[in-house]
Amino acid sequence: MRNLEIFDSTLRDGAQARNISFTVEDKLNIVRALDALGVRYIEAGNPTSNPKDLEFFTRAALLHLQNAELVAFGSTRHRERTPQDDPLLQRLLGAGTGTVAIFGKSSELHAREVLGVSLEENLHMIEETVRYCVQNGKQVIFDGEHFFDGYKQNPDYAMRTLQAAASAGAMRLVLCDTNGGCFPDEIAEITGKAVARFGGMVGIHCHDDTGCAVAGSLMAVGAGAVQVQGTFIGFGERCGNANLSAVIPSLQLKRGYACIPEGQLCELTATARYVAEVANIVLPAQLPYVGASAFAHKGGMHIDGVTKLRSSFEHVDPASVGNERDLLLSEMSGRTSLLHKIRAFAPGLRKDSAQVAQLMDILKRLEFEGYQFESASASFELVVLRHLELFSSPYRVELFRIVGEQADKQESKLSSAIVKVQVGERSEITAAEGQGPVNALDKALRKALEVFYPEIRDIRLVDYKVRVMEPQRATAAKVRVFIETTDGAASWTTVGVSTDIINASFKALTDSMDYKLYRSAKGL
Ligand SMILES: CC(=O)SCCNC(=O)CCNC(=O)[C@H](O)C(C)(C)COP(=O)(O)OP(=O)(O)OC[C@H]1O[C@@H](n2cnc3c(N)ncnc32)[C@H](O)[C@@H]1OP(=O)(O)O
Ligand SMILES: CC(=O)C(=O)O
Repeated sequence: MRNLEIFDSTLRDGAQARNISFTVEDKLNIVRALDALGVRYIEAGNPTSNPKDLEFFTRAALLHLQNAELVAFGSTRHRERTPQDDPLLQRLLGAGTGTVAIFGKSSELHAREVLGVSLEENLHMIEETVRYCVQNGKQVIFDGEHFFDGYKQNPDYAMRTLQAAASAGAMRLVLCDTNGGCFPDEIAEITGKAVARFGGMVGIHCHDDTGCAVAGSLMAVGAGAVQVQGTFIGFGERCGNANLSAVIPSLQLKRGYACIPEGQLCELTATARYVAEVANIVLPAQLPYVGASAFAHKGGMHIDGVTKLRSSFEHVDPASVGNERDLLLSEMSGRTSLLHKIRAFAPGLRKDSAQVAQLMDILKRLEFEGYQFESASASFELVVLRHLELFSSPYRVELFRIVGEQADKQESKLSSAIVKVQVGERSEITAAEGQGPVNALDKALRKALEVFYPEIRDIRLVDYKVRVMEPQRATAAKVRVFIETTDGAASWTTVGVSTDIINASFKALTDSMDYKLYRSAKGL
């Protein structure tokens, strides 16, 4: 396997993404996670930018990293200063990392129009800054900002900017597609030119403005780049950076590059989920390799195929990246999907049995009515168990009634609910108040059921979601309610559908109680 350097900039370029703001503690946690995964370089911030990043580097110096090296990021010296009297550069060196990333302009246009310097002065800025850092004991990674656009305008000048950094002692020359507008074939061709001139010093840094950042990075590696820069789950300035959680497995599993230690690849998904959690974002389900849907199969024919032969619908083994297969049940399912889902609690059924065909019909009808069982597996299980007569609700709700909200009383906002439950010959009528009608109904139902089933006391609602379907029908639209419940040991989700939100909630609530009773009858 050939070695390839992975350079993660989640904490620097990633922090330039909209709605991302890391605390020092967040940064330390992400550094620990990326180090454990085996990333080579972690560009952890810009100490010239803000006191938080400065504090981070002070605290990060105490970390005992096993695999990664921290990198501080900053620019070439200001045009009117020498490196020695440039306060930003002094702060960069003061961050105490062994390696610094220096970005400088590789584009004639940018040198002239953005920096406002002559082309020669820009080369001096690059060379003097890199040399100064090297003389101060730093290993320097030079980021040629706008290299590809600059190369397209003036190839000779773009190459001279790299030469200036190389002559001054930079150890890597990173070609940046800063605006993210280059296509992968252009990246491959231009990277090849830089590699022909500078050999194994070349790295790649792609942005995703055309949705090609990962593709561009892979092409650059094919053309000889030895370092790939990106962010771990792809967020970064504007549309983001090359997503390393896709780059790493692609190169490691399909091209034979050692990006992280081999035994660590199975930690990829857990690391991506952890980074998302610390960054306070929802990990997009459709992210390649690590997303919740990366190996989720929905089409009935796909499910049939993948359960016969993994490679028929999976390009790699989900376990190789620490993810897992998920088979989704819907109106697009076939009998194979259904059998797979129910085999744990309804074994013994075969693909050709009549009950399976009946269940398929029930499932498709319910989905047509608006039910969705993909994320409400407890309700789905109850549908199956009831149809197979393996479970029936031991109680009956004779009536429930919500007593109006007190719209004018801001302080209480209370609703009341009355519920009458019948168990065998006995019935129980209870009332309860709550913060809104669903809360009141939940409390009243529980109070009634607890008289007969004390285990109901163990459960509590942890999430309640409403989705309005057919919104064009305004108040006549159907609503789908999801309720997540826990008893401390397990949690489950149920669903209810109706044109009336109270009714939909009631169905989801009673399913939630039924599922608890089913679990306790089974000793779970
Ligand atoms: C492609 C990239 O992602 S590069 C990194 C981008 N990231 C960031 O900008 C986040 C961190 N930045 C910051 O915190 C601030 O911009 C600071 C503290 C670095 C500088 O702040 P200020 O001094 O107020 O300058 P401001 O941000 O308004 O403008 C940038 C200055 O840097 C200069 N500059 C931009 N690129 C470079 C470069 N490669 N080398 C030297 N100077 C540069 C500009 O010419 C401008 O200087 P001027 O005001 O004398 O014309
Ligand atoms: C350095 C950098 O982040 C860029 O050019 O995009």
